[in-house]
Amino acid sequence: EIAKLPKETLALWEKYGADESDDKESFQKSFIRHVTTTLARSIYNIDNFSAYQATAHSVRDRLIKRWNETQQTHTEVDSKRVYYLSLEFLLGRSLDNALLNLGLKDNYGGGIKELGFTMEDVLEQEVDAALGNGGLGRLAACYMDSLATMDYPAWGYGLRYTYGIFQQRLKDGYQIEFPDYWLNFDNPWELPRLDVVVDVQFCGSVNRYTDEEGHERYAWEGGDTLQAIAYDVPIPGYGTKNCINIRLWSSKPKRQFDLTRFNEGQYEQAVYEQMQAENITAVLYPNDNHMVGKELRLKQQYFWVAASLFDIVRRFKKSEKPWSNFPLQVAIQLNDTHPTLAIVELQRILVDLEGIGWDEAWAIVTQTFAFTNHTILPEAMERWPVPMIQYLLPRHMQIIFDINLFFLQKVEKAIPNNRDLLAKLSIIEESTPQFVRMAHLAIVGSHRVNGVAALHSELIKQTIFKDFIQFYGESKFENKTNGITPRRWLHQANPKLSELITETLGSKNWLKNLDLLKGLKSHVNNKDFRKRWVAAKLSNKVRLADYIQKATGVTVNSNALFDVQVKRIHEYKRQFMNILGVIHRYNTLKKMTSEERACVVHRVVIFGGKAAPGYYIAKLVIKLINSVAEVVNNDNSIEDSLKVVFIPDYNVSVAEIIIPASDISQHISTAGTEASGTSNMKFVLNGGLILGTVDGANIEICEEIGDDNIFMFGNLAHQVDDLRHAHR
Ligand SMILES: OC[C@H]1O[C@@H](n2cc(-c3cccc4ccccc34)nn2)[C@H](O)[C@@H](O)[C@@H]1O
Repeated sequence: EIAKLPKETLALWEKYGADESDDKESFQKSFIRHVTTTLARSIYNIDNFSAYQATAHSVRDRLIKRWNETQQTHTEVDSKRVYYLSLEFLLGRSLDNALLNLGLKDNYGGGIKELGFTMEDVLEQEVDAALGNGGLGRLAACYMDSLATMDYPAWGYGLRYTYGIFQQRLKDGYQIEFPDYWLNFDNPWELPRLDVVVDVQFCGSVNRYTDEEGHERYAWEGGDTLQAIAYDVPIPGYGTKNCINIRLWSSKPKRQFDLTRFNEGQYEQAVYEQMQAENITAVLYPNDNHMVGKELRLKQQYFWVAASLFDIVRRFKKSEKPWSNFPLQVAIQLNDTHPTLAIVELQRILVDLEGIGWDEAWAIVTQTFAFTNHTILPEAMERWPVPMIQYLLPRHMQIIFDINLFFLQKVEKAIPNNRDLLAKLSIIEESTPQFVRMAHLAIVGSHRVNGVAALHSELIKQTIFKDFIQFYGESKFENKTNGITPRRWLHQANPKLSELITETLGSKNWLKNLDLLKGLKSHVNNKDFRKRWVAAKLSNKVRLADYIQKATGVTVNSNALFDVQVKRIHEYKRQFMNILGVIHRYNTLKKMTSEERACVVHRVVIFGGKAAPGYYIAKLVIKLINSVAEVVNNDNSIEDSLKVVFIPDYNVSVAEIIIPASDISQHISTAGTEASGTSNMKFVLNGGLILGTVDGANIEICEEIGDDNIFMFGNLAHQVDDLRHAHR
C-alpha cells in the first residue's frame, strides 16, 4: 500500500533530495561513506577491490537518480516504449562506461588518486557481465547504449544467469572450461527488485468452458508454478540525462521449502523442487549460431517471455488505455527466434485472460512484434518438437496450431491449390514427431522482419524465407545493418585516439554522430596529426603486448605488424584457413636467408575466441593454433620474424585491449555465412585494416571507407553457392 504522506513532507524531500554534485569532493565523501557503511571497512583494511566497489556504488547512486527521473518522465508522458527481448546481453564491465557516459571520469580519477588509488587499478577489478556468447549478445548491449544515448524510452528484457559464458583456460594447448563465477561478490550494477515477482506456470492441462457471455474460453490449469524475480540494470546514455533499464529475470520456487514432504522424510523430493526452479536461470547455453534442443532451453525461453510480457502488459494496463492502443504504446523487438513464444503468450493473454476476440487479438499481436534474423546456418534454425511444447505449454501448443491454421487458410485463399507451398510455409513441420519452426512463427506473428547486413537481408529473401516472399511480398522484409557503440569501442577502449579526434574536430559531438568523422579527411596529410595517430596506435600495441606477456608468457615486439583474428571459433569463420596460412608463412621464412628475412615485416599473428564445449573440430583448431605457436615461437632460426599467440578467455574487456592495437584484422568467413559481423566495425573504427571476404558488413564497410583501405578476397556468395552445388 503506497503511503499517503502529508504535503509538509514534500518540503523535506525537496530540501534533502537535491542532486549530489559531481565534483571531486562529493565523490570522495560518497566513496568514504560507501567504504565505511556499504562495505563496512575502513582506511586500515581497504584494497583495490573494495576501492572498486566503493567507486561503483558511488557512481550507481548517480545512475539511480537519473534512472528514476527517466522512468518518471516516461510514465508522465506515457510514451510509446520499445522493448528489446534478448536471451543474451554481453555487457562487459560497467564502471568505465558509466563514468564516461556521465562525464565523471576526470573528477573521479582525480578524486581516487588523492584517496591513494589509480583509476586503472580500480577499473581492472571489475568482472565482466558475460551473459552472452558473441555477436548477438554484444549487439544487444550496443543497442541498449545507443537507445539510451538517443533518448528512446526503451527497456531490455533478459535472464540473469547465475553462470554466464564459461571461462576459457588452456591446458596443453587445449581449451578447458570453468564456470563463470561472476556473482561471487556483490554485483553493484544490478538492483534486486524483490517486490517485482511474476508467477510462471509450466505443464498442467487446458479446460474449455463457456463464460457468462456464452463465449468459449480456455483455462490453463494445474502444473508447476515458479517465480521470476526482477533484477534491474541501469543503462546510462552518453551526453544525456536519460538512463534506461535492462530487466533480468531470476527464477526461484513459488512454494517455499515443502515442509510437509520434508517432515514425511521426503527430504530429497522437497529439495528437488527447489533445485528444479533455481535451475531455470542457472546457466547460459554456451553455443553460438547453433540450436540446442534441450527442454531446459525451452523452459528458459518461456520463463523469460512470460515474465517479460506480464511486466509489459501490467505497465500498459496502468495507462488505462484501450487494448486497441496497445501497438501504439508497445513495440517488441525479437532478437532472433529465442523470444518467439512471446507472440503466442501475448495472444494467450489477450484471448484467454482479457477475453478479446481471436482476430482482434491477432491484429494487436502482429502490429506489436518485429523480428531480427541473425543467421542462415541451418543448424541454428530453432525448431521445437510438438510433444515437448505440448507437455510444457499445453495451451500455447493449441494456440500455435490455431495461428498456423488461420495462416494457411489465408495462404490457400491467396495462392490456391499449392500444397507444396502450404507445406513449406507451415509453422508445423509434418515430420515424426512434428516440429514447430520458430522462424516461421516469428515471421507470421511480426509486421516486420530484418536481416543484419545488406547482403544477409537479400540472402534470407532468396533462401530460408523465399517462400514467405511469395505470399507476403518484399515489403515485410527489410535490412537493418548492425552497428556498434563508439562510446565503448573507441572513446573508452582507445582514449588516446578518441582524444586526438576530439581535439582535431574541436568537439565531442562525433561521439553521438559518427558521420562527423569525415571532418578528419582534411587532416590526413597533416604531419602532427599523423604522428599523434601513429603514437596512439603504438601505445595501444604496447598495452596489448604487456597483456599478451601476462596472459600467455609470450614476448612480442610492439613494432611488428599485429595481425588479429578474434571471434568465436567456428568452421564458417575459417580460423583453420588462417592458421594454414601461418604455417605457410613460417615455412617460407625458414627457407629464407638472414638477409632476406631482414627485409620481411616482422609479424605477430594473434588469435582469440571460445569454442562451444561440445564443438569437437573447433576445439581441435584451438589445439592446432597453440601447437603451431609452440613450434614457431621457439624456432630461433627465423629470428623473431614471426610469432603466433592464442590469447585465452576472449571477452568484452579483452576485446577492448586487442581491437585498438590491430594493424590488420581478419574477417574471412566463407561468403554468405557471416550474417554481418560487428568486430569488423570495431577494428576499422580503431584504424585497423581489414583482410576480409565479400561477406556480411565487410561489403558496406568497403563502400564506406573505399576499397583502397580494405583487402577483400575470395569467391562471392553466389559463386560459393554454385561451387556447393557443383560438388554435390
Ligand atoms: O547480428 C549480430 C551478430 O550475430 C551473430 N550471431 C548469431 C547468433 C545466433 C544465431 C542463431 C541462433 C543462436 C543460438 C544461440 C546463440 C547465438 C545464435 N549468435 N550470434 C552473427 O553470427 C553475426 O554475423 C552478427 O554480426
